[in-house]
Amino acid sequence: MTRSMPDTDRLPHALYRAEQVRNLDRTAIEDFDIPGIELMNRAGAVAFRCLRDRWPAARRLTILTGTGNNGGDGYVIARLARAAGLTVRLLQLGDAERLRGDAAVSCMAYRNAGGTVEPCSALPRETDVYVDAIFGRGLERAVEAQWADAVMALNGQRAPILAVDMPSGLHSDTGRVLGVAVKASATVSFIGLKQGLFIGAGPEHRGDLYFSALEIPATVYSREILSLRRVDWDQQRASLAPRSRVAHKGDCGHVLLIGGAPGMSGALRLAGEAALRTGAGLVTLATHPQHAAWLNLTRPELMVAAVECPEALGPLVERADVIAIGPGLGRDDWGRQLWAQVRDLGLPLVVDADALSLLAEMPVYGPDWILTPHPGEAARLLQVGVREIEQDRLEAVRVLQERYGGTAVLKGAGTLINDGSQRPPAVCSDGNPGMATAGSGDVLTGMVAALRGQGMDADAAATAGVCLHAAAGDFAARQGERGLIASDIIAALRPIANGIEGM
Ligand SMILES: NC(=O)C1=CN([C@@H]2O[C@H](COP(=O)(O)OP(=O)(O)OC[C@H]3O[C@@H](n4cnc5c(N)ncnc54)[C@H](OP(=O)(O)O)[C@@H]3O)[C@@H](O)[C@H]2O)[C@@H](O)CC1
Ligand SMILES: Nc1ncnc2c1ncn2[C@@H]1O[C@H](COP(=O)(O)OP(=O)(O)O)[C@@H](O)[C@H]1O
Ligand SMILES: [K+]
Repeated sequence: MTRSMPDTDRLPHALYRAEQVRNLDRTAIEDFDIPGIELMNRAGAVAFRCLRDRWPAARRLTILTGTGNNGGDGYVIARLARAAGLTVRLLQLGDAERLRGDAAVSCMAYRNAGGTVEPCSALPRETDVYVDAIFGRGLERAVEAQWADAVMALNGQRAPILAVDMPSGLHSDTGRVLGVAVKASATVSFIGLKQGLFIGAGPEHRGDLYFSALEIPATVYSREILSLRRVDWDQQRASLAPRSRVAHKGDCGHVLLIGGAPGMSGALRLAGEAALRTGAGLVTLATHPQHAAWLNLTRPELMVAAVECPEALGPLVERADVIAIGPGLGRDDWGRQLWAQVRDLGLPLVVDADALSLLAEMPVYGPDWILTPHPGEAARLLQVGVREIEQDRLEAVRVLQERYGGTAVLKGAGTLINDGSQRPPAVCSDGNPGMATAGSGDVLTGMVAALRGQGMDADAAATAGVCLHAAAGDFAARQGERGLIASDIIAALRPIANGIEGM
């Protein structure tokens, strides 16, 4: 979940690595004459206002500080909280003597105002909110010893945790947990959003996310190339052009979906309906003869063709603007032959599910296709374990694209899209674990194919499709994540795609 608060900025779409954020604040300090201590005071003030907005009844704070500038932010928060009449316990991890520069100045200001500093032995229970100011973007090595104990103790508390800049223990660049990491209720991040908040374990640890640029001038940002783009439906909805008043179904794309081996027709049926609900003019399902007639009855708007052998695809392919292959395809002879037939046609192609596994068996490079693997399929495509994929998803989607060409979409929490161009890859910040349900990926396949069929290029169709899918999933999850099924995502597509979800 991402939210904004009165005193924070809208979440930017630009994401950065820690080193790049360091460059941003160095530029602000050196070239724009904003003193570092001023930035730290602004950071502490924004964090404190966030805390007050979010937990207005909180009277007792426990603030854990480290020995770097993240700790310095903690001291600013502590001083402001005391001035506002709150009860503050400040627990210092590591030797306070090691505080340097702006952090030392902030510590001194807090002490001079009457604040006391305690070593962090045990966490006081009489606390309404814990503030995690242990490590920010400066964390590079594993969290151990008293620092690890403190993080685990924090995670064991009932009261909410506000993380300052980053949840301590989370790596800013990879979203990897370096030993242990704070599970925050909310994180308030400064200057530049760190990409690790959106990839790896970031979504699990950050809680609700707030952001402030600390009033740094916009020109500072123009000097730094972002490393990753955050995409969401709010931003992507403009990419769906309104229909021409004189449109006919032939203008809206004819999608051919291939799959549905015996026992697996549901996957194709879901993809087909999702394609219709994403605005495809015509959708044909090419499926196994065993259930073709039955499938036709379940959704009369879908055309269904019984395909016994690859040759039967010929006339269907001729009429199609885009093909998606894979949902329920299976990996026996029937599926294999259909895949071999379609692979090299040169038509816009979306490759999913079993077709990806068949591709992994005999890898080829395709210039214009869209591949939509989940981490298991990505592992097969790259001949590594799922763990390796999940450890560095950003690298995995880069290698997938490099090896297989086209546009690679790595699904999962924080779906990643890489089209191999100069533009940075994209990460979708919407979606929820309710979407981890059978058929949810089949829905995405139908959607992406429908958008491609309506004239979007591969990267645009993949990006808009992923974001619309996630937004529809979030809409469906308003009735609860548990028990959400793929058809619920389909049901949400029409109101979301047309911007009438409030009705
Ligand atoms: N102008 C600015 O710069 C602004 C910065 N701002 C804030 O500063 C934050 C960045 O500050 P930072 O660069 O000082 O790094 P930080 O996250 O505090 O961590 C470094 C400290 O942690 C320690 N440490 C590291 N790993 C450790 C481990 N495993 N176990 C134990 N200790 C470990 C490390 O110790 P050392 O490696 O020296 O032994 C060092 O003391 C940023 O996230 C934002 O909150 C804002 O105020 C806005 C203006
Ligand atoms: N925790 C999550 N957060 C956001 N999206 C998720 C999450 N879990 C799954 N999804 C999305 O749900 C879909 C699941 O796809 P997939 O695993 O292929 O399902 P299936 O094979 O059953 O159709 C993907 O689009 C994925 O990004
Ligand atoms: K922190």
